[in-house]
Amino acid sequence: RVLEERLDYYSQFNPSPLSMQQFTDFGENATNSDSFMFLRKELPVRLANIMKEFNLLPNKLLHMPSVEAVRNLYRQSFLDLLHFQDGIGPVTTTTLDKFTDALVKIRNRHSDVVMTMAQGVMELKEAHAINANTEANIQYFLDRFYMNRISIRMLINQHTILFGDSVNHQNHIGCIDPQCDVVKVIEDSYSNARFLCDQYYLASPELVLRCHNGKDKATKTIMAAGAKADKTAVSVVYVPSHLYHMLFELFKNAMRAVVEHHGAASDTFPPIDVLLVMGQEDLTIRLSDQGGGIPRSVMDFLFNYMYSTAPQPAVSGLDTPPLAGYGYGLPLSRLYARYFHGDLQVTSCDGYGTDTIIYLKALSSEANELLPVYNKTCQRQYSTPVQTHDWSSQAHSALFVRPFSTS
Ligand SMILES: N#Cc1c[nH]c2ncccc12
Repeated sequence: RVLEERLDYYSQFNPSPLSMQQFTDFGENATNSDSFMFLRKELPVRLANIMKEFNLLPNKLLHMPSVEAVRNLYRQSFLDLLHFQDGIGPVTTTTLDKFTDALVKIRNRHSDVVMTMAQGVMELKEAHAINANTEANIQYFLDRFYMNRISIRMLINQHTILFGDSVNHQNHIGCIDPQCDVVKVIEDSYSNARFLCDQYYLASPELVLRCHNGKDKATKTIMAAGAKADKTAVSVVYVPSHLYHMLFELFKNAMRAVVEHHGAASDTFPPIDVLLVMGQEDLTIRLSDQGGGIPRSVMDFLFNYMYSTAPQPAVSGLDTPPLAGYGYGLPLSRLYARYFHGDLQVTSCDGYGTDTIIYLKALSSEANELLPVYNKTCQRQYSTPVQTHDWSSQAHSALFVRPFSTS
């Protein structure tokens, strides 16, 4: 069939990662036609790479209704883009307008894919017992699938904002702010998470925001409880909506932990302490809470799609704590951080509190897209069984009963 033959053709190409520099240069100098000529090849390449990887998934996941539904969305969008491939004749303004409309249609078609894939994982958990290999393959695939999706939506957003009817923020380049005010995004995400926390718990912890500039080696308290100190401008070339998504998730989790650990009736809570450091290589944002911490035995589950897919109540109302997303908040936030070669890490002291750290590239020249590639290495990943243990110990489990002690 045409689709399979075109999939084989486009999946032979590796996706072309763009640097932040290329995004901004392109945004300032490229024409609608330049963007069209790049995207009409790059978008089918990125779609085909992940569509071929779907075929490597365990059959039992592949044939879950929600996963089938997502695969059909991808097939439809891939076919939509084939109408614009090379050889369709002269590129007129009508062609360009139709292409932009097609991108908007594709973006809307895929708006619920994160939730639908989560439902597919839930369907699988309810239908089958999952072994370690399947779990590892699902974790590997979903990280790559969601990263691929983040990258495609980034390309579509750039094109529709620059050349379509989408609103363009003043001096933004597409969805990139060349002078993203990190303090402002921290304050906005904190206040919105706090609003939800107050709504549900009628209480919320304060924010203490300190800023350390690696150059002048000075640490300034930007905002203690209520007081507004001077704002130390820490800016970076970044996508504000990505940074906001990460911080909003981390603030929600930290607030929930603090309020539940100290009891919503408590009249004071230890503040969430945020340290912002502009280093030579990394721009670091560390959130420190005294929310009771996370035991090591639970840490690995924080980023695990299988274990963070809990059956969600059909309608989110008062009974559903608003701070709990559909469970994919942390793994997706880490993908946003990694997308431009940053990272998101969680360390904790069980019984005391948790530090969550966002690392961004301080230099835009180092902030390049990180993209999954469909190749032999990735294919081997699906066929290689998970590492068998080469250390031995007694089984640890909550049911583990301490041997009868005479002491
Ligand atoms: N993300 C995040 C968290 C930040 N603080 C936390 N405390 C308990 C459980 C998770 C978290």
